[in-house]
Amino acid sequence: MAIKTVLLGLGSNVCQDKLNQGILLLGSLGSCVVSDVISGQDYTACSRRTYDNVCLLLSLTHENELVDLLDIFKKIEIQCGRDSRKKTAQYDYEVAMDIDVLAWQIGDDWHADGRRLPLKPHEKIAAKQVAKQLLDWGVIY
Ligand SMILES: Nc1ncnc2c1ncn2[C@@H]1O[C@H](COP(=O)(O)OP(=O)(O)OP(=O)(O)O)[C@@H](O)[C@H]1O
Ligand SMILES: Nc1nc2c(c(=O)[nH]1)N=C(CO)CN2
Repeated sequence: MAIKTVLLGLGSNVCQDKLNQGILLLGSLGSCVVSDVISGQDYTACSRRTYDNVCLLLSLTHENELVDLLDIFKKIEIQCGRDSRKKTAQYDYEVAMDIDVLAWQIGDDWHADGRRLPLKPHEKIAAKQVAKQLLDWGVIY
């Protein structure tokens, strides 16, 4: 089923430039609303890195299937410098760009990925800024 709007969680533990690059590339797919940047330590405590996170509500110019969107987002992660070989202790778990699809809209209905719920505290703060309605409706929590 074709998706017209997505709520995304973006994160980088390299630098804010990577985050901005990701936002620009995603913005070229449609029109978007971006939350404030929330910076914090790695909540898994695996790395000593600081993460910069945002939520982005993206209305797509062209509707797409979820599998195709996941593929597009994976390519953008790589364009931003993500290298899966660097998500190891040797590189202190470097992730240049991580794009998570938190919720998506098909027709008038919103859907969320149960595996990503409840939202992490930083995701909730950012999602509230761009998608308060989805939290109020209980689509995401
Ligand atoms: N809702 C979703 N959001 C993002 N990726 C998803 C989603 N559902 C399935 N996937 C797939 O899951 C994989 C996530 O890979 P990735 O390397 O980003 O995982 P991770 O960084 O280890 O996990 P996470 O981002 O949850 O911390 C990708 O292949 C992507 O296509
Ligand atoms: N603060 C913060 N910590 C994390 C994050 C993240 O996005 N923000 N993502 C992780 C793996 O995806 C692991 N830890």
